[in-house]
Amino acid sequence: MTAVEVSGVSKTFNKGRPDEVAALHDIDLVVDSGQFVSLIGPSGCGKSTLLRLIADLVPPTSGTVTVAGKPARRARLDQEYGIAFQQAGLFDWRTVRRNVELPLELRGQSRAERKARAEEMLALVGLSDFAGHYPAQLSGGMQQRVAIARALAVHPPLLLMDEPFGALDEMTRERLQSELLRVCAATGTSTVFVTHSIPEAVFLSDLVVVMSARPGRITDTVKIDLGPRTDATRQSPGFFTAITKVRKALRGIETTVDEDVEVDV
Ligand SMILES: Nc1ncnc2c1ncn2[C@@H]1O[C@H](COP(=O)(O)OP(=O)(O)OP(=O)(O)O)[C@@H](O)[C@H]1O
Repeated sequence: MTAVEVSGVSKTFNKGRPDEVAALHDIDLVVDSGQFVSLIGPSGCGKSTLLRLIADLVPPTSGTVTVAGKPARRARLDQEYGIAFQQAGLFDWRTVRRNVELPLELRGQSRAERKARAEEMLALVGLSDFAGHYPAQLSGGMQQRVAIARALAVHPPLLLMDEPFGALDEMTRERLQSELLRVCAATGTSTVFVTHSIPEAVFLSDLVVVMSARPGRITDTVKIDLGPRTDATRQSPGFFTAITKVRKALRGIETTVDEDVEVDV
């Protein structure tokens, strides 16, 4: 089954106005069920816009987006996906557990169901002991784990993530990457993940989608075949070969644009 299908999608902001921006041009992307797909490319190439189109937070100018076989709008209304951004976006006045319960409240689930599900999700991200804490009492990495638990609380078939680990230190980031893969495998969730980091994209993904500068186009897709990820994966020759492959794909873009390619390596 296909988790996401983007067909012939272009996006122009402020069309016909002096501040018109052609953000995306003729994007085709298929994410299979259970697949982990990263979007990587220079700053401003439209990665976040593509994610927001899939989430139906902005409409395409042309083309179609389907999620779980449904038009993006229907999928949004049916809560077919969870979403997590760079800022964890937790509500300060709600405890950790009640933050995770929020999407369940919106679904009208009973108090007991919500509590049980929230506790299950917090156990999955290793935060059972912090259910009664408030976000301000947690580290940045812990807050991001709460955001992931919240995004997965309705057991969505799809997780959309926009640089969720961008603000974290390297060690925390690597730990959360492993945790995310474990959680996605345990729940069978498909993921579309925006990042600026080539090693992060390679470690996490089955497929790395390389985009060009504005208007964003998909210029390459790099299949990553590293098997189940462990800490040893990060030291393996295959990991470095894949990193080089993605870097070369991005370099292909560098020669055709005059903007800086802001990609961490
Ligand atoms: N709501 C909006 N209105 C007008 N222009 C927008 C809007 N959202 C994005 N853009 C423009 O679309 C282009 C793509 O932006 P987007 O945020 O998708 O890029 P990105 O690849 O995610 O960038 P970064 O890597 O820097 O986060 C940019 O030129 C941006 O200015």
